[in-house]
Amino acid sequence: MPHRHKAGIRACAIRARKSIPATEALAMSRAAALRALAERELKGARAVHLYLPMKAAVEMDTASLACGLAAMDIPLMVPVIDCGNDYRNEDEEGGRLVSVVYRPGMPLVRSCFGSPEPLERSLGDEYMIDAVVVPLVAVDRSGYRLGYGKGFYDRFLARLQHMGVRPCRIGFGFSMQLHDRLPCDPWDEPLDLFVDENAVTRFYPYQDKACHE
Ligand SMILES: Nc1nc2c(c(=O)[nH]1)N(C=O)[C@@H](CNc1ccc(C(=O)N[C@@H](CCC(=O)O)C(=O)O)cc1)CN2
Ligand SMILES: Nc1ncnc2c1ncn2[C@@H]1O[C@H](COP(=O)(O)OP(=O)(O)OP(=O)(O)O)[C@@H](O)[C@H]1O
Repeated sequence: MPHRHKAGIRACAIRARKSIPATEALAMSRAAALRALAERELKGARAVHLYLPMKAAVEMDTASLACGLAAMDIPLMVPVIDCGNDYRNEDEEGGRLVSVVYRPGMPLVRSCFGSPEPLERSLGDEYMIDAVVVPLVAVDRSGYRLGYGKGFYDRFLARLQHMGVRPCRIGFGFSMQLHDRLPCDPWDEPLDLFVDENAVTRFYPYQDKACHE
């Protein structure tokens, strides 16, 4: 069971994010993309896995970031959640997050969770992923994040690690999403960087993942 305070903090953070007007959110997304594109972990990546935003949820938009990376000829992949049996795994009952090839402008469809996904699903080579741009509801000063509570990214990052793939994990969001401390659980996978409209924050996670109460 996730930490008892996560659900309440998640609900507040989702509500707060939705109060950002769309035009401001777009300007902040562009500013954050410029910051991210200057980071060596992205500029030098063989391939980048990044999310496609749910605009209604006012997630930080990755469109400028994706265009900037594509202009540098960096291959892109985006998450697809398999809601059927295609990629099912006994350990991942709710479906598994996999990486499919993405080019800006590709036709998209809505997943069963409401996130956009490419209509054309061609699996990417996950061994090439040097950076993962992770969506988040909230993040803290040690790099621990709150997502939508389904564990897709925690399991995805752990699965990559198990394959021997350890990309730079980059949270992408609004500065208002950065909290001093969030509750965390033993399965939470910490981020290395958080990029927002104002700054790039580098994290040095706790050695002891016993986490905070
Ligand atoms: N843009 C984006 N893509 C993503 C994720 C994400 O968080 N953001 N995911 C991360 O795992 C995966 C999809 N999983 C998801 C799991 C739950 C919900 C969810 O609970 N959505 C809310 C609606 C959003 C809102 O209004 O805030 C809902 O259905 O109530 C969304 C996506 C992969 N792709
Ligand atoms: N490596 C893992 N193996 C099995 N289950 C996992 C793993 N990582 C996370 N989970 C499960 O996923 C759920 C994650 O809940 P939590 O509240 O921590 O989500 P979150 O960090 O907001 O999710 P997400 O990673 O989707 O953004 C928990 O029920 C947890 O048991």
